[in-house]
Formats: sequence, structure tokens, C-alpha cells
Amino acid sequence: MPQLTARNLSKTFDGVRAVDAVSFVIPDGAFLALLGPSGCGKTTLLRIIAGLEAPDGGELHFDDLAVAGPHGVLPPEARRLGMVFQSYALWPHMSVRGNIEFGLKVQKLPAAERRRRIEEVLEVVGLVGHAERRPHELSGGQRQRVALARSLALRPRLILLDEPLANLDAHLREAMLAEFRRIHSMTGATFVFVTHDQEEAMAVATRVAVMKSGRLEQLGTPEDLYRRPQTESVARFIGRGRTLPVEVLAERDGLCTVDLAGTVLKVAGRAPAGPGWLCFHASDLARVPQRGHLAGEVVNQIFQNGIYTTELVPLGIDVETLSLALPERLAPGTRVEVQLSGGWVIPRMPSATPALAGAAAGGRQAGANVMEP
Ligand SMILES: Nc1ncnc2c1ncn2[C@@H]1O[C@H](COP(=O)(O)OP(=O)(O)OP(=O)(O)O)[C@@H](O)[C@H]1O
Repeated sequence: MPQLTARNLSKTFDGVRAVDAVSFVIPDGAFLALLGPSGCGKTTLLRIIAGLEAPDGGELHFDDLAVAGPHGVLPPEARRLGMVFQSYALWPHMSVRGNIEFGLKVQKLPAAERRRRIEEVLEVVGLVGHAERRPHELSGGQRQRVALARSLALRPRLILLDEPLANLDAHLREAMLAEFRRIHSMTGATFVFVTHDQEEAMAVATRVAVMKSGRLEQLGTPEDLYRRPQTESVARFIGRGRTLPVEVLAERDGLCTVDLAGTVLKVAGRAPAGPGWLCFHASDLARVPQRGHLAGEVVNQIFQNGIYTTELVPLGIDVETLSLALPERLAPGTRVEVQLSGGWVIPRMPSATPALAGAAAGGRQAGANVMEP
């Protein structure tokens, strides 16, 4: 199973930089999610990996093999990969067995080997006993499993999945995510999965590449993205994160001393003295009786899973609402003192002043699960 190495991959369509100088190294056997909003370049990057699109610049290697670069582009059929799309693309007139067998016949595998592989992949995707059914006799999730089985039967070293769960309802999506994880660990193949849903990416992938406007914003484990975002947009995109402007007073050994609207506190992070963003999630905030790191007024509460998800307007800071979990219902306007128990500090680029950040934030839906383009 290959390690994928990209160096400065770029692709432009009619002046639009769909993929812009993307570099990464993905360890073999990884489950990589390409994550980002519509139009950020995920599909184009996947198509470059597949060999369906030639980059204008840069290089792509599967282990030591150059599959795209200045010396040319290897066609998809020479890359030993499997692709699974949201549309399944199954032959409607063929049984599950026939659909899986089709590619094996094209490869001219003997009948006994074809039978062996079909039984093997039906077992892997949990469809033993469904081999003689036609696609219309299967649920959406089962059809997607057939599509995956058809790819796996060819023993590819790389499986590319383009929004494979987009056509399934929320319940089935969750079940299929667990299935994909199980199948990935059984096969050991490298999986690359395109999605715009960060919860899906975080739940299933071992590595997540967050893209924005053709560029790779951050590549890391789900934990890295959640706990150690490198940009403000990643901090806000992942896990309904929030950011507050702070002044970094000093940084030592990964611990920053910051001024948050007049309160000095120490927070993990790496940022030089100067403007910074304090990045955090609702789980980093707790109500205290008095003298918290910040105070806010309750604007709204939603009762969810036994707790009150509470929106607060912070006092003395010109930013959008914050969210925290409380055990009790409070009247709108109640003043709440809040302590910060976690978080992560990153540098703030000079163009994003606190006032501007607040103004921009005012136009967003608080906690929206989207990344601004
Ligand atoms: N064949 C093409 N011709 C012209 N422009 C294209 C082509 N393919 C993609 N683009 C443009 O490149 C940019 C990136 O598109 P891409 O499909 O890679 O994004 P995406 O992140 O996969 O979006 P989505 O989630 O909506 O599928 C977009 O601006 C898109 O309009």
C-alpha cells in the first residue's frame, strides 16, 4: 500500500486555481479525508490522485513511483486503485456477484480465483447471502457496500471515495462510517475519502486534510485539528470551534501568556508576542461562581442530551456569542462567569483586527458548521 507524496501540485481551470501548490506526505495504510467547503478543490485533488486529471505543475508519487510530474502522467488503469462514487454506478441488470465479477473478468482471472475473491469481499463488506440479488433489491447502504466490494476484489493499493455517503440518510451514514473504518482496518489499503462534512471526516479518518480555496490549510490527525489548529478558519471549522482575539504577552515552551480583554491567563500554543487568536471549544468552558476569565449574558439555551447548550454574549469583547454546556436552565439576560480550562493560541495576521473579527463574526451564524470561503 503506497505512501502518497505530493509536491506543489497545482491545477488551474480558466483562471481558477482549483488546486494551489498542495504538498503532503500520507503514510501508507492511512485513511485520509479531504475536507473543505464546496469548490475548495477536493474533487480536483482526488481526480489528480486517480489520474483522471493532469496537474499543471508539481509532482505526485506513490511510494517511489512518479505517477504525475514533469515526465508525464500515469493513466488511472496503471495506478492500481479503486474508486467509489456517491452514485454507486452498479450495473442494474447484474447480480451483486456479477457486478463484483465484472472487473475480475476484465483482468482475465481464472474462474476459481474469481469465486474465491467474490466470497472474500462479500465477507469483508458483510453481504454474504446477498450475492444473487440485483441492485434494486438492496438498500442504499448495501449498494454502497457492493460498490466498495467491487473495488476491493481487484486488490487495489489505494481506494478513492468521492462523497460516498452523500446519498444516504443520517442514520445509515453513521452505520456506513463504522463499516468503512472496519473495512479499512481489515484490508490495510490506503483510503482517500472526499467529504465536506467535518464530523464525518473526524469520525472516520486517521488523517484529515483541510482545504480552502485550493490550498491545503492543515493536514493532521483529527486530534491535531481539534486541539492544535494552525489557522483561524480551521479552528472555527472543526468541532464548532470559537476564536477570541487576544494579545500574546510571551510564549515559553509551548505555553502562552495572553491578555484576554484585560484578564491575563496562560494557554497552550505557539505564537510570538503580539496579536493572537485564542481557539477553543464549548467543552473548554465552565461556569464558575465568580471572577471567571470572562463574563457573558445568556441569550439562548437548547436542551440537548440532558444538558443545556447555552449561548452567551461575552461582555467587554466585541465578538459573536460563545457556547457552553450548563446543567440548569437560566433566564435570558442572566450574567454568567466563565472559566477557560483548555484552548490553543495561534498568531493573528495583522489584517484581522479584533474589531474586524467581531464585525465579521456578527454576520455569521454562531457555531455554524461551515468554513467561510
Ligand atoms: N472541469 C472543470 N472546468 C472548469 N472549472 C472547474 C472544473 N473542475 C473544477 N472546476 C472549478 O475548480 C474549483 C474546485 O472544484 P472542485 O470540484 O475540485 O471542488 P470541491 O471542493 O470538490 O467542490 P464540491 O464539494 O462542490 O464538489 C471550483 O471553482 C470549480 O468550479
